[in-house]
Amino acid sequence: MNPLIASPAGAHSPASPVIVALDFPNEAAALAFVSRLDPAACRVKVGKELFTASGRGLIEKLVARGFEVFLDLKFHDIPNTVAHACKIAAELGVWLVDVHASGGRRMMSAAREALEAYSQRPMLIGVTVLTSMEAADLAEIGITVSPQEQVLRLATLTRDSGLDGVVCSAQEASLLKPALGADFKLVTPGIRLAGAAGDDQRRVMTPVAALEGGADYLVIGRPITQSADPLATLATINADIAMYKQSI
Ligand SMILES: O=C(O)c1cc(=O)[nH]c(=O)n1[C@@H]1O[C@H](COP(=O)(O)O)[C@@H](O)[C@H]1O
Repeated sequence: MNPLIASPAGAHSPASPVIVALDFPNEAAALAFVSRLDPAACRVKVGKELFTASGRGLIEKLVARGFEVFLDLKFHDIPNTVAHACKIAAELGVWLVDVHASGGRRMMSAAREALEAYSQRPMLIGVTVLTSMEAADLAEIGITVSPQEQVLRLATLTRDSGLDGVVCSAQEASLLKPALGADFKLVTPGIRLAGAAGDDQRRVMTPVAALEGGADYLVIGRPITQSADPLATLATINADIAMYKQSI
């Protein structure tokens, strides 16, 4: 592929902000699930479990099927290594790629600069504080400020390093949106339907509450993939979102 045209050719750009997390143990399970999904109804995310099992071949298949793909490998390494990894993500034609904001300004800037050469580069975002963490978890690793304060600090650094947005919990969206600007994208996992179990997530919110707070994209895994009827659950979430958007 021409590295200057890292284009997700033919990708649909769904109106829905939902990104379905394909946390499956192998490519066959992921493709069986995805074959029922309409690329116009959602985006998809490939994370560490599925990527470790399937490698880049699956990403190429998803892009070829018209999906906008979030490659969620949360790069966190020295600037040179992360920059080169981001280039390869761009050449795969993914829509979104992430790095850990705690890798620091020089790492994030190197990643951003590495994508400059691509006419249709992926969006590049920084992971702030994982949605599975709460204040006590941060304290154990020496961070004594609140999750909100740490997220704001890392998100500000991410914006100042030239990235397009952050991964944060929807609980921080209403803090970040006015502070960092409307164009700075907020990608929010830890989404749970009303009354549902949080699993290993700690900072959770419902889909509509997340959008009300200012989230741009909602990463949703188990509430859809482990539902008795995943397509119906996705359709219900999309309908609730459409109703909310009409009301504003
Ligand atoms: O980067 C992510 O996507 C991510 C960041 C974060 O802080 N929390 C988080 O849950 N995620 C991912 O979002 C997805 C959430 O999945 P569910 O908890 O099943 O909805 C998983 O694939 C996580 O790897």
